[in-house]
Amino acid sequence: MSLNVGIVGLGRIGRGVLRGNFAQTKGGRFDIRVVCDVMAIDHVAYLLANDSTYGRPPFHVDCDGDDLIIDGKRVHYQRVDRRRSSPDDDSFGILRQFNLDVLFDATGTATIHDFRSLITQNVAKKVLCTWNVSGCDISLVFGVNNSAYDPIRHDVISASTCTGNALVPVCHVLDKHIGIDYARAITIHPQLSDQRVLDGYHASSQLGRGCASSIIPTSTNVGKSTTLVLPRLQGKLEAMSYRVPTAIVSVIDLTATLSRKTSLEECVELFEDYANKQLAGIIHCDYGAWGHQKASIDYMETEYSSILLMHHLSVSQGHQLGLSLMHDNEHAYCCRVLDVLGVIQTKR
Ligand SMILES: NC(=O)c1ccc[n+]([C@@H]2O[C@H](COP(=O)([O-])OP(=O)(O)OC[C@H]3O[C@@H](n4cnc5c(N)ncnc54)[C@H](O)[C@@H]3O)[C@@H](O)[C@H]2O)c1
Repeated sequence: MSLNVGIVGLGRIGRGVLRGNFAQTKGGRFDIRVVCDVMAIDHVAYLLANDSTYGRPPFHVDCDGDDLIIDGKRVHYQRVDRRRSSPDDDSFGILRQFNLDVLFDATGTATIHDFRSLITQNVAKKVLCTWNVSGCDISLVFGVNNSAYDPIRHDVISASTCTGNALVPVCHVLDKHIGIDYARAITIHPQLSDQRVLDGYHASSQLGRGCASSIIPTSTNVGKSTTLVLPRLQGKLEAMSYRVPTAIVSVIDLTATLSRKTSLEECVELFEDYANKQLAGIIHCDYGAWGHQKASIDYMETEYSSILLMHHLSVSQGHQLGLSLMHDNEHAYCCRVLDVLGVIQTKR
């Protein structure tokens, strides 16, 4: 039986998951019954039907009354604004009628208290969110620790972050087979909707700088995302980020001091082996095209969590590893969210 799903937050990721659900399987991979945001319904339909990054979706979009019509299927639209109500009131109670197995939250603005209330008020059996909300029951990086999901113990689940999904598989392979003593990750991340278009006030001064004008140094949660899944790396991983004026596809540049001597040949073999077997579909070893390295835009709409740029893989003095990877921070992440929903469905 299909999983009953609701979505709160129809921004880049909420719409991406909605689009992926109907693009992957005719009629929808999961039974998305209700979707919510602060916008009016026609505005949601407009944004779903016209996407500046990925173009038009491979299905027809319309709206009628309180329903979105996606590829002929009616999905109820509920206008909500959690910020205007306390977590203990019953503003999401209207969603009970949809008998939701999972409420997927892609707002980035809710707290663990909001999520626990949704479960105790029987709005949904589980909540899945798109960031490492403090106090969540488990953070899942599909491919690495999805088998740890336990439906008895885990009600509030994080699908980690886009950079977490990209870095964790690589660190998992390296730490398991060679060992990581210390690593520094630099993410080069496209613009996000939390930035200002022109200079202005923002709680984070850097993110208040015009996003199209500069390379902006900022912080990243990728270290937390990684150690939540790989606690052995606690205290061994530093991370920082640059936001760059592109729309999509992120880079992670990793420098690591390994625990034992290795060689470039051993690392290539290790990553190739995982890319072909245990982490097939998650890690991809990329050698460019006809010997030419690709540009970030060439990886748009790829589903792999981590695309390793094999021309940039290096090992020096036996212990020092250099590695670069790219990933579509929206599309690949939305594919992983759908995969995590698949895990929840299987273990119901
Ligand atoms: N964009 C990415 O590359 C990316 C990748 C992985 C994870 N994430 C995470 O996903 C979340 C959303 O990111 P995004 O890029 O989609 O942001 P976004 O700003 O495009 O979308 C957020 C949506 O949530 C809605 N929203 C916000 N607060 C709300 C509330 N209180 N009630 C109802 N609706 C509300 C907004 O109207 C908006 O449509 C963040 O936690 C982000 O860290 C983003």
